Amino acid sequence: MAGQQGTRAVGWVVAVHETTPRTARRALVVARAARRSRCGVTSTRRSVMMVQAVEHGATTPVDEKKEKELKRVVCKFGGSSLANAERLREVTKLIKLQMEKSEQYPVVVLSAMGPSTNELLAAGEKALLEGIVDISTVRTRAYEACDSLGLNKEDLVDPLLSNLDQLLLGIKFIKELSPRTKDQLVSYGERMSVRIMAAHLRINEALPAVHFDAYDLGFRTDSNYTNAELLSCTHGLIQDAFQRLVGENTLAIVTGFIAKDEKNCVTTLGRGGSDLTATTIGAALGVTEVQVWKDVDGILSTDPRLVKDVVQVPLVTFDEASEMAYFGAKVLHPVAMQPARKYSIPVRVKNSYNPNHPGTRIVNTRDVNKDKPVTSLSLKRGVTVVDIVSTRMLGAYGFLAEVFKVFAQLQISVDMIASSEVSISLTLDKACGSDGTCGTLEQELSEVANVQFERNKAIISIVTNVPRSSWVLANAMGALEEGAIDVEMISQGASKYNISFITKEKDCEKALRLLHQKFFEE
Ligand SMILES: Nc1ncnc2c1ncn2[C@@H]1O[C@H](COP(=O)(O)OP(=O)(O)O)[C@@H](O)[C@H]1O
Ligand SMILES: N[C@@H](CC(=O)OP(=O)(O)O)C(=O)O
Repeated sequence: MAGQQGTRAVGWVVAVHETTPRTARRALVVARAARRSRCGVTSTRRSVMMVQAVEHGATTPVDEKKEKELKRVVCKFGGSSLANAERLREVTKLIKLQMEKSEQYPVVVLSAMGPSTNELLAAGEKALLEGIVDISTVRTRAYEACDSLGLNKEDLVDPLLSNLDQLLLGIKFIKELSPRTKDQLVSYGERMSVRIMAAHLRINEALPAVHFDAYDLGFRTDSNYTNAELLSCTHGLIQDAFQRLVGENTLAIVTGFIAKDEKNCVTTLGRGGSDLTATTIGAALGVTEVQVWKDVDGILSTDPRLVKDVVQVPLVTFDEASEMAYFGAKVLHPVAMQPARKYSIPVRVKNSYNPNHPGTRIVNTRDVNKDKPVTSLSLKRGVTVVDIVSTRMLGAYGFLAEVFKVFAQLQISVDMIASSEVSISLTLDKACGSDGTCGTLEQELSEVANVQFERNKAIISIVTNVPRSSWVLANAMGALEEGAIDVEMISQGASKYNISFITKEKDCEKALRLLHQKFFEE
């Protein structure tokens, strides 16, 4: 009965000790599920209760066990795959199919249901700005799912919803919605979806499913709320937690996106961060594959909401996928590929609405000469270009160093850079001004340079086979020239996978369509 207070699971034995009657009841449910999955309940008592679920007969032979471990996969389902009860049933089928294939339980990572994260953030703003506490959309979605699946919503989601109400009341009266509060607020989305899904799998499917909040499985981050970074200790903590709390006989349903910092406050890994939760678990457990289930047939040549005739990309490398995500493709979290690349864990992006499609495989290397020179196009809006020209004489010593010292001190990250000896143009991905950051930046940079900010720009990135860059550049420039699009900056970057352009934001969609036509439709 892992994941609940006062419980622990070790290998084949599930033990619940010094527990409340309520936890004991929950333990019994798991123990019964364990019995159905070839385990036996050996003893129960009422208030201080011990449940042991011990496998009948001999232990699993080592080789067979190793083989099983090798087949374990992580399945991550995003919000679009979890919109309602009907989708949860579909996801159930996919989990069961995976269990049949690999003959063991996958680790399931879930995002919040549908647009719950956006709704929670909107509820926070409403409490702050209008003094209205309203979580009706989130509550309705959770209730409808519970009702449709025949689950007890009073036990399952009401405690969380009532905490959520309290939190929004706090925001209303204190008139504060800090990044830390936002993280606490959005965490309810993932925390509810895992509880509903695990209960459904337990009660309706007789599977030994247990929900876990990722911070109880070792997810630790820094305190950079809303975009926190995982601490290096997380890897070992996850291994230890899975061994202690999950083992082989539990179907773990884990929250994506959320973690805790060293102050024990909830943090989040940035929007779309459940992908990173999945690859981090995959890397820590050394699984055979991390499956990321979405509502599209894998990675596409560009954002299908912007271009009609997109094509599916069957195979990309971790580097290519990272570049795409970093430069705006919403399909994957920008950091999600790092753990998978480091530990060579293949990732597959699949469509929960079309599960027979093979999806996109993401691997360490591929033969770039075999495929088209351009893999995909991505678009990042709201970009500010900073032109910095040295006020010192030509060749002035340390100009670049002084400029980047300012960025480092203000903790502002930079995407694209083009430089000469006395001038630098670079891009910031936040339209600055609202938080005063540009004011400070301008002030600091003015000490060494003349500075100009140009807002409302966009970056279009071509993820490409850079040895073919001359061909790609010539064709890209030709297409943009024909469409009368001004290119304001170009960078082929240190990365071997990316050529990026700056255009005016108002031109960017047209530019994207022209490039897509050139590289994918002709
Ligand atoms: N290059 C791309 N390839 C595939 N999908 C993309 C791409 N660019 C943007 N998208 C969008 O990303 C969506 C999937 O990502 P996301 O909404 O985060 O899924 P989920 O919530 O299921 O994790 C797709 O529905 C698609 O509209
Ligand atoms: N629910 C979070 C985390 C996440 O990863 O979501 P999704 O998998 O639906 O992109 C978000 O909306 O950002």
